[in-house]
Formats: sequence, structure tokens, C-alpha cells
Amino acid sequence: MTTATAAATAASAAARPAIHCRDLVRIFSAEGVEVQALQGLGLEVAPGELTALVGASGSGKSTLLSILSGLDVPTAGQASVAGFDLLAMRERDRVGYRRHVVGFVWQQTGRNLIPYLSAAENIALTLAVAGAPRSGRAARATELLELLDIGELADRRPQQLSGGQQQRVAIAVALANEPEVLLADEPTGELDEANSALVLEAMRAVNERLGVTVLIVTHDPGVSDHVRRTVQIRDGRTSTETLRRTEVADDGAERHIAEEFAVLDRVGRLQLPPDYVAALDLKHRVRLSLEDDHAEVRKGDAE
Ligand SMILES: Nc1ncnc2c1ncn2[C@@H]1O[C@H](COP(=O)(O)OP(=O)(O)OP(=O)(O)O)[C@@H](O)[C@H]1O
Repeated sequence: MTTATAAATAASAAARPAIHCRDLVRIFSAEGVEVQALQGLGLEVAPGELTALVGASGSGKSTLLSILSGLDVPTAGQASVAGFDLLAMRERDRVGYRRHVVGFVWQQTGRNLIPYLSAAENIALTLAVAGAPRSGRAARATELLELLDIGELADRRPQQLSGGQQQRVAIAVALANEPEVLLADEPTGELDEANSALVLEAMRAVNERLGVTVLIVTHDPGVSDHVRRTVQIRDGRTSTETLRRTEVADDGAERHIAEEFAVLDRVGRLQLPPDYVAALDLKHRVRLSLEDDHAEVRKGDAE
């Protein structure tokens, strides 16, 4: 590739979203019953962002992650990761996509690592499967384990590691082939609070140091302490989003600010938070009115 072509490729990678979902629908049919796991979901993640997707059990988180990781195919809508169209991708391209474009960390520590290989050998195996030359594999494993502050654990097998250490090795394995996007499904689901915090900080560190885009899917609202952007998923759609930022006042004191936004989709739909609906006893119909600089939602009169 010439320098000019490489620069153009890098520029177009920076211009497109790392993850793009629009009107995404996934319907499962089981024993004659249809379940709409995703009901027109929209989500845009920019390159280099660290985002958490939080939702209750059954809200559609794992369904979305299976689609983004190329293991499942949506029923309708648009989904692309790093410019790869997940609805149009052929089966044989999915293998390359899973090997080179995305990395995953799953909840079950046992699913991430091969039990009879050491931490370093787990990384080296991933590199071997992807066709990396033998000569550079050990050095790459050392580099990744050191990046995750577990260089001294290189020769231990998973059963000789704590759950939190296993998940940090799993992050190293997921990053071995330099994926553009790292996907994590409940990576702290089997961990206590202290180990969860370590794993989430490791996610943040690799995001900051390597620039890899990270999407963490979880039901644990505590994740929001570790990321700037938290997107809520409810009934198969993204509903609200919380953005955090740090402001430095004139006296040098830092203030942490969190703002919650409702997500407006492409055709203007939004979900009212359930506590608003309950507090105002909203049902079936509401009154909408447009004011100079805002819109109002009020209870509809009785029929
Ligand atoms: N293969 C399937 N067949 C039928 N229904 C399914 C299938 N997979 C998921 N569902 C249904 O789709 C909905 C969303 O499930 P999903 O696993 O994505 O939710 P989740 O938010 O990840 O939940 P949890 O946190 O409990 O894992 C649920 O109602 C679930 O029962």
C-alpha cells in the first residue's frame, strides 16, 4: 500500500463510525411464538470511544452483541462494524471478521481461555490461528500482558489465576490480533466488586493506550463509574444515554458532571423513562405541545 493510500484508508476509517446500527430488528421464533429481541435499535459508536450498554435481563443486550460479533444475523435493519456490513457478509468472510476485526471477552471466564495453556500460550495460539509469524508471538504476548499489568502471570494456567486475572488475560487474548473493536459481554458478571473494578479499569486503559473502540454490555449500572458514555437499552431499543465529563474550575478543583439524555431515533421516536410514566400516570395517549424552546408532554384527558 502506498503512503497516500494508507493515509486515505486511515482517514476514511476515522470518518465512519466504529459501530453503526439503525432500525435493527431481531425476531426469534420458538415453538410458534415470536419474540422481538431487538425492536428497531439505533446505536452509533465513534472510533476510539469507550461505551457501556446497560439494560435489564431480557432487554436485548446479548442479542445485539451476538450480531456485532458476527455470530448471529439480524432479521432487518442496518448493522456495521468497522465498515463491515453484518447483514451482507458471507459466511466465509465472517471467519476473517471474527479473527481480525473484532475481539471478544465473554462473561464465562472458561469460554475465553483454553484451560491447559498458560496465559502467554493462550495469546500465542490466537496469533497462530490468525497466521502471525511464529517469531514474533512470544514478544507480542509479553507486550500485551505487561500492558494489562499481569506480565508476571505469563506462565500460569487459567486455574492458577483469580477470576479478575483470568478476565485480564482474556482482554489480552482479545487484543492479540489488533482488532478495531473490542466487544465484552458481562465481563464482570462472575467477579466480586474489587475484581470488577480492576477489569473495567483494564478496559479503560487499553482504550486509552491503544485507541481500540470498546463496547461493554452489562446489567451492572456500576459500570458507568468507569466510562464516559453509558447507553441504556430497554425492550430492544436504546432509550437513554448518560454522558460524563470532568470540568476544572478557576481554582483548579475538578467537578465530575453527568448528564442524562433521552435517545431520539431517526423518525423522532423516544421512550419516556418508566418513572416519568408512573409519576404522571401516563396511559395510552398524552398531550404534546411545542413551546419556543422545548416540547411538553402532558397527561391526556380521560376519554
Ligand atoms: N435463541 C432465542 N430464541 C428465542 N428467544 C430468544 C433467543 N435469544 C434471546 N431470546 C429472547 O430475546 C429477548 C432478549 O434476550 P437477550 O438474551 O438478548 O437479553 P439480555 O438483555 O442479554 O438478557 P440477560 O441479561 O438476561 O442475558 C429475551 O426475551 C429472550 O428470551
